[in-house]
Amino acid sequence: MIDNNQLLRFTTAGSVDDGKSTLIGRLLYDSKSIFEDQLESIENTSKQKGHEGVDLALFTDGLRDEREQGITIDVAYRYFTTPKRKFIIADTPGHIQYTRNMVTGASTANAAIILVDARHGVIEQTRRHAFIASLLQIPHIIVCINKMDLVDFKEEAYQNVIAQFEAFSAKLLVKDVHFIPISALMGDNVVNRSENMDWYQGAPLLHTLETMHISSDINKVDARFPVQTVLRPQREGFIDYRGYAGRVASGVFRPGDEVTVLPSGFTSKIASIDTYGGALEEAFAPMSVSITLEDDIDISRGDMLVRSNNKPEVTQDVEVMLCWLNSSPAKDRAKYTIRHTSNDQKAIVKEIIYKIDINTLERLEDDKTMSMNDICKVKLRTTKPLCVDAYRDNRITGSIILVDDATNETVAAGMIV
Ligand SMILES: Nc1nc2c(ncn2[C@@H]2O[C@H](COP(=O)(O)OP(=O)(O)OP(=O)(O)O)[C@@H](O)[C@H]2O)c(=O)[nH]1
Repeated sequence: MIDNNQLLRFTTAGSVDDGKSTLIGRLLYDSKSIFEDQLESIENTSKQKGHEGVDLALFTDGLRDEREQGITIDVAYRYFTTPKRKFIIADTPGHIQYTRNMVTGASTANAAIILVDARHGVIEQTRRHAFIASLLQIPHIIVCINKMDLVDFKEEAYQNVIAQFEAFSAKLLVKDVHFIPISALMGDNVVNRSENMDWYQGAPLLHTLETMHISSDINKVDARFPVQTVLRPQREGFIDYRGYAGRVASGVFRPGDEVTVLPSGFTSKIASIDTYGGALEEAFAPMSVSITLEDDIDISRGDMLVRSNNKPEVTQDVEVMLCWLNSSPAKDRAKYTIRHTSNDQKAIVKEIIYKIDINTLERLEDDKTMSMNDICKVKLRTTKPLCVDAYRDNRITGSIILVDDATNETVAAGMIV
């Protein structure tokens, strides 16, 4: 099993041309995570394009070309390793669907890197990204003030960004914020310490990522097992087998535990926890297992097994902070498919309680519209009950997405309040 303290997932956010691709390229290049043949081909392309050195953005752009051929994937994942840690970068393009990409890429991230152009300072997108990071409860935020070479490596530009950012983030729930002045293009403070900014006493970006304390985000307390499918193998020796297969969302399950099946409310005891590799004495997130019970109960996909003394809320009315991700605005009282763990139901947006003004964080209570990139608190009503926790307690059982049945597009992602 992967040691979670060794693995750090992070996402990069910034507006177009703030230098995300260059930064990721610089990280991979200076930490020597690039393969020889890859490097050679990038050097050649850079030369053809008339670049003096290597064009670092090509590292990630190559990846994006691959990705853009596939239609459904918005986020490309990049892996790299240093002697201290393994990293997974969720790389998201900075075009107009930035909210969507950040929500998709960041939901499992330990850290978010928010890029700010030193010349422009904190802009609306910076605030939006910080807000989404706080909404998604990403534990660490690293604000990289990039292109310091274009402001003569002056401390003033750096201090201005800190002041602007803190004026805003004081109103958010962000626990840990780092500010690093960098030049992704020249390599200052990315992997190697800058020689142009001796006024900066902090660590370069890579060192910050390597030493950041990340306790695992997995909720070990609330046992939740969304059933994906019922296994009834018709093979010799398995005739009476009836297992509920799925992935543990949180908590721990052991044979002998009393469990309640939701939403029906029937209780039973766990008879066994099975995997391809044999039976287990315990299962925890994110293991995929098959659970058998001592009693015959009618259970199907979308039901949830929980410990009887610790239950989620079973409800058809959920309040969520909803990020609207689609280019067509929310339709009044339209029906969407709501996806919550393995449970797909129908839902309507019953009420838009307020919209957040990203610049001031004010609640706009009179604005009852929801368009792309809007973040609103809404009430949803589902056709059948969901078993929900607050996102604050459980990132898996606390989140939902809405899908438009006509286009099959994900139109919104929500965090249950
Ligand atoms: N002078 C200077 N230019 C930089 C720096 N970082 C990036 N750039 C330039 O800024 C431009 C945009 O950089 P990219 O890395 O492509 O920007 P991006 O944010 O990835 O843009 P997306 O394509 O939206 O992801 C390129 O011309 C880079 O060479 C820097 O530190 N200093």
